Amino acid sequence: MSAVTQHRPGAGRSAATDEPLLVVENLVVEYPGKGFRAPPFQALKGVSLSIRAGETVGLVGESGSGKTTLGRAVLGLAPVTGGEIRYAGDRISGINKKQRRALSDDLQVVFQDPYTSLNPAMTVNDILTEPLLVAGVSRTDANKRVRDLLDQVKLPQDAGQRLPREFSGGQRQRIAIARALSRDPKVIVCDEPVSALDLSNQARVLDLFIEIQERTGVAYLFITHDLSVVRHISHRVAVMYHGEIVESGDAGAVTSTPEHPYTQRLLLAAPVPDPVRQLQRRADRQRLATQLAAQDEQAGAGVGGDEAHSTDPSREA
Ligand SMILES: Nc1ncnc2c1ncn2[C@@H]1O[C@H](COP(=O)(O)OP(=O)(O)OP(=O)(O)O)[C@@H](O)[C@H]1O
Repeated sequence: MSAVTQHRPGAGRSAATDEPLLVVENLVVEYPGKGFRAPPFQALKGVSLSIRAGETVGLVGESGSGKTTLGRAVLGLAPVTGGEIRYAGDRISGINKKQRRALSDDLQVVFQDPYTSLNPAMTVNDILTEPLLVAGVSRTDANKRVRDLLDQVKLPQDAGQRLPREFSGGQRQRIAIARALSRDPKVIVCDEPVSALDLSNQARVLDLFIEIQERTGVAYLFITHDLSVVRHISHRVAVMYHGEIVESGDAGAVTSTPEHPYTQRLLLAAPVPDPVRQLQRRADRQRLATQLAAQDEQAGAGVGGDEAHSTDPSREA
């Protein structure tokens, strides 16, 4: 699929400062093993990345590579057993519930499925005013803020009186974005936020994310399995494979001339109209899959594991 194929023009560098706002360092997340006495399963095996204010870092990888786990760890929802996460210089992994609540204005999330992420029994007005009222904003100011939020996500003012089911998928995702924006977050974890949308809605919602970032300076950790989406929205890209980041760097470079065979294989997975080229790409994918399997075997045997996953440091985030 390819709703969007162009690299983000200018990469929004003007908005991004050099100081990292969010830092993930050597992060390890382990889930309990399945079955009696099974060892824990490491979903993240020492992941490091950083995001600056106003920047979008795309996190790409196939299903099960650990993308959502990393997003959940940033939000305090995954069991971190090693490494740490820092926000604005402070460690935020392992903090207590009260400290986490204090962070909820700054760190927000938009999920994949706009059909289940919104309370079906609440009107859009109620969905958007709730976090404001909980934060102690007066009813008058909250109502004013909701009008502003509807404008920001390009929904009509009368949307406020309606229920989520009265909207299309793309419109519902706009409501979810408005809710995430309500307390002026500094970082939004976007977990596959356009995957459930058709191609034209994908492009519109991605452009909305970009517009909002250019206006507010919010940073995104943008999780997707789709390289064309990540190329459109990201300044930098990190590629996840089996719980590790195997390649990272400038979005244009990583998505046009990837170095790691896994990224090369992801790039070749996008269909092309020419059947001859499509066949060639299939053959190339098979060759890369064999190469990856050999690397995995070598890494599993403890021989050259680091080398197998090396990335040109000049491209590093
Ligand atoms: N709560 C959990 N308990 C046990 N294992 C889990 C849990 N959540 C995720 N996993 C496992 O951790 C690995 C990474 O899952 P994760 O959802 O982070 O991957 P992903 O790259 O986001 O995949 P997808 O694109 O399908 O959502 C998978 O093998 C998954 O089965």
